[in-house]
Amino acid sequence: MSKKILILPGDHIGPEIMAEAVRVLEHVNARFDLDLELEHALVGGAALDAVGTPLPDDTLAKARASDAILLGAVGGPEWDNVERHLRPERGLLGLRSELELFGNLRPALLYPQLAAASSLKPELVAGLDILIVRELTGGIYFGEPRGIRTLENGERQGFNTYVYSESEIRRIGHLAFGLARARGKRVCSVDKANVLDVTVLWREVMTEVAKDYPDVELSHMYVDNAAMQLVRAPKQFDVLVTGNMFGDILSDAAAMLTGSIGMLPSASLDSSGRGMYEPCHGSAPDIAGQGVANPLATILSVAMMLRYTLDKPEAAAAIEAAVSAVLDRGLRTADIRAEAETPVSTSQMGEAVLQALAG
Ligand SMILES: NC(=O)c1ccc[n+]([C@@H]2O[C@H](COP(=O)([O-])OP(=O)(O)OC[C@H]3O[C@@H](n4cnc5c(N)ncnc54)[C@H](O)[C@@H]3O)[C@@H](O)[C@H]2O)c1
Ligand SMILES: CC(C)[C@H](C(=O)O)[C@@H](O)C(=O)O
Ligand SMILES: [Mg+2]
Repeated sequence: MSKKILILPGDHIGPEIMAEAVRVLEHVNARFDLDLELEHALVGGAALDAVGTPLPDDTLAKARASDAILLGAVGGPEWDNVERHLRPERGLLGLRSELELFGNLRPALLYPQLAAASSLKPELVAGLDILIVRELTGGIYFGEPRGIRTLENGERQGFNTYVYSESEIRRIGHLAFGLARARGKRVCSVDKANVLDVTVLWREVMTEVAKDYPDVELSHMYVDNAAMQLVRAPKQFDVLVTGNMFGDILSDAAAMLTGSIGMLPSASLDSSGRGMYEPCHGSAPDIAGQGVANPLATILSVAMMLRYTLDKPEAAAAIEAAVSAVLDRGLRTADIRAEAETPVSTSQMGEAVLQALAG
C-alpha cells in the first residue's frame, strides 16, 4: 500500500531547501520502489498570508492522514507584529502538539570531511556522534497559564509556566534509554534540579526509568554545565535527554560542532513511530532568496524519515552515503566552506547529492 508524505515547505529558505530534499525523496522513491505519494500544504507565514492562520484545518487534516511529514522552516520578521497566537511558529508548535510528536531526535554527527568547519579543534570533535533527545510537546513551551497581564500598579507582566507531568518525563526517558541501548549505552539527563522544582521531578523519574535499563549508564548534569561541556569536550556524551527549551538551545550549540546549523536534521516522533522531519535550523531570512542555504540538514531529515518511520534503512543509508560522497568531492555551501573555497549554491548541492545517489 502506498504511504502518504506531506510536504510543508514553510517560509524564506524553507521552499529553497525543500525543493532539493523533495528531488532526493522522489529519486529514492523510484529507485527503491517505495510507493510514496507526496502531497503539499501550507504552514507558518505562508499559510497566514494565504488563509489567515499559521496552521489551516486543511493542513492539519492532511498531516493527520499522512504517514510522515517533511517540513522546511517557518517564520520571519514580516510576521513579528501579528498577534502572538497567530505567529508562524505557532503553526509548527500546533502540529507538534496536535500530533503528539513528543520525541525530538537531534543527532549531532561530524562528517570527517567537515572537521575544519567545526567551531572546535579537530581533535575535540573527530568521530563526534551524539544524540540529543528533546521533549517536544510539554514544558515551558506549552505550560498554562501563560500570557501578558497588567498588574494593579499598571505595569505589564509576562509569564509562562514550566510544568512536566510524571508520564511525560517517563515516556521521553524510555525513548532516550531505548535509543541509547542501540548505540553507546550512556544517557546524560540534563536539568536544572538545583533550582527548578519541575526538574527535581524530572531527575527522580529519569532515575526510576533507568532501573529498566541496567545495561545503560545514567548520569545527570545541570544545563549550564552541559552547555559548557558541549563546547569543551563534546565526545564525553552519547545520548543527552532533556526538556523542550533546554533541548532547543543545546541543539543549536551542538550544531556548530558539526560545522553548521545547516547540517543538523531532526525527527519528531509520536508513540507509534509516526513522525515529522525537519532541519533544526530556522527560515534564515538573512540569506533567503539568494540560493545559498545549505540543504543537507533537510536532505538528511529525509534519511531519518526513511529510517525511523518508513523502515527503509537501505534507502536512508544511500542518502547518507551520497551526502558523504558529495563532501568527499569538496563541495561546500557557504556556511561550511573554508575561506579559500568557492561555495556551491543550494541547488548545486542538491544536484550533486542526486548525482551521487544515481552514480
Ligand atoms: N523549525 C523551524 O521552523 C524554525 C527553527 C528555528 C527558528 N525558526 C524561525 O526562523 C526565523 C529566523 O530565526 P533565527 O534567525 O533565529 O534562526 P535561523 O536558524 O533561521 O538562522 C540562524 C543563522 O543560521 C543561518 N542558517 C540557518 N539555516 C541555514 C542553512 N540551511 N544554511 C546556511 N545558513 C543557515 C542563518 O542564515 C542565520 O545566520 C524566526 O522566525 C524563527 O522563529 C524556525
Ligand atoms: C521555531 C521554534 C518554535 C522552534 C522551537 O523552539 O522548537 C525552533 O527553534 C526549533 O528548534 O525547532
Ligand atoms: Mg531551535
